[in-house]
Amino acid sequence: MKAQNEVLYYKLVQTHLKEMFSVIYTPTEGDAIQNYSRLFRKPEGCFLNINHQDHLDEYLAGFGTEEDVDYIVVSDGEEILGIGDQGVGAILISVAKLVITTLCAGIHPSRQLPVVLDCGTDNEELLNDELYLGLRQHRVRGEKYDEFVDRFVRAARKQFPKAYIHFEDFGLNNARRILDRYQSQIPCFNDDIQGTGCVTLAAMLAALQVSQVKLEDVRVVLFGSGTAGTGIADQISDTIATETRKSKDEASKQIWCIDKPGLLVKSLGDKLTEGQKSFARDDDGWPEDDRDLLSVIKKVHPHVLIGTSTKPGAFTEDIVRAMARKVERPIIFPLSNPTRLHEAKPADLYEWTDGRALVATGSPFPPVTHNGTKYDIAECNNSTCFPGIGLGAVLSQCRLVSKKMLVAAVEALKARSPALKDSNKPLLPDVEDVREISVDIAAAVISCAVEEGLAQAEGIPTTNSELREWIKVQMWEAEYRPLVYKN
Ligand SMILES: NC(=O)c1ccc[n+]([C@@H]2O[C@H](COP(=O)([O-])OP(=O)(O)OC[C@H]3O[C@@H](n4cnc5c(N)ncnc54)[C@H](O)[C@@H]3O)[C@@H](O)[C@H]2O)c1
Ligand SMILES: O=C(O)C[C@H](O)C(=O)O
Ligand SMILES: [Mn+2]
Repeated sequence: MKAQNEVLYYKLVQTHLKEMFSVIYTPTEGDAIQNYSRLFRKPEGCFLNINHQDHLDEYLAGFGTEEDVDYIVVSDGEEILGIGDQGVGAILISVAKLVITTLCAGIHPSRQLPVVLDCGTDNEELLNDELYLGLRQHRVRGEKYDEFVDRFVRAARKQFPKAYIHFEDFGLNNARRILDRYQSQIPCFNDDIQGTGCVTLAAMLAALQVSQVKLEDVRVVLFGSGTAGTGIADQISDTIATETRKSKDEASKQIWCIDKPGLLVKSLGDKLTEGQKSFARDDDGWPEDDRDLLSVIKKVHPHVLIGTSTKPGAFTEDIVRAMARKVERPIIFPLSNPTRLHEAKPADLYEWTDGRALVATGSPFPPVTHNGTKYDIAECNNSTCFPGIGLGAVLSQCRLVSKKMLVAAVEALKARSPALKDSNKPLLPDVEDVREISVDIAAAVISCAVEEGLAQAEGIPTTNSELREWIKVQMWEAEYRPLVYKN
């Protein structure tokens, strides 16, 4: 339907958003990506090949001229959701994220560009599949890879000077490096680092308000400290530092990061990634036997436990009960997608905590009934915030996306938490309300961009109500336009 009648497709999905969200996005997109080459019918989006680096301008020129593109999503397919290297199938993550920007934030469907950077794949199954559509070679790494990404960014900016670039599902060793390299040069955003950080922080701040734990006291255990995990840790520690006037170093001490080797400690040295380094703890007091998740929980008594590990069932009954013994309202977010990789199931979390847990999950889950009370489960997925942030960036034509703009987005999202009004309600708003929330987020982001001197668009209104109206009239709606306009 999307290929044949775009307006009808968006109208259908918009009208049945809650029912269809999990079909067009997480978790179903994961299956579509894994089977991309076998389900292939028509190409959609822009495929760029690392062996044809000299032709990027030419290829991109096929997608429009300088006024034509507002929003680019690009992936190299190395770390799709929690299902690893999917090679060129990654085009479908770029497509799905863009569908969400249209549905949830009214980005014009013809003014966006999904891109996959085909650098080969290390997925042996794909390499041995004669139907695989991507480059049949192992991933290119090192200088040639960096040059490819750089040439792509430069070519995209040249061809589409106004486009905002959203990076998605790059591998652990590249995601943060690429963001660090470009965030001070162009308007760009890494969804797994920044989008996940924003939505998780908004959910956590709402949960802290419900449980009446102060930011300066909160203790967070993070299980799975990769791209998303360290992105979350960064946002949390930045916020603690700003709000409580602690140093960033002190704030980081309120977060205990765990990964495959257990609790991250300084003696891991070069084995720590750049993103992990500032969270590694002194080895003193942490003998090797005490670095597993259960031991850390028993020692730290965290208020918050977040999972971005791709390890299904990692939050076992023992672990959750140990946590619930020490805090009144355990805040537990199993965030690994797709659904089958979640660190725990919401029903178990309510069961093991006698209904005291404050839960949010990465993929959608049905409501849970515990002791006669029905709980809707908040979906803590970056889809709640990246569309609004992108809308704000596109409309303000910001030169860069600053930390403050992201903080503004978090505040706007948190303010919409249903749990702030009724603690039995979910920590984050429902997907049904996402368009309104995107307007809130975009307004906050645009106001902040203006304040920071980063907005380049003309005519941005100064009052909030006018700003909201200005945003709304620019959002695309799924409706048939007349072929001929008559006066
Ligand atoms: N809900 C959301 O909005 C959202 C956003 C981004 C990522 N995610 C999910 O988070 C997960 C991780 O994504 P990522 O992009 O950070 O991947 P990543 O590969 O960068 O990070 C995963 C980390 O988990 C660690 N890990 C793996 N097995 C582990 C184990 N048994 N014990 C402890 N640590 C372990 C890895 O070493 C790695 O550091 C994925 O399932 C992804 O779908 C969710
Ligand atoms: O794509 C999603 O559903 C969220 C996130 O970006 C992920 O990688 O899991
Ligand atoms: Mn992602």
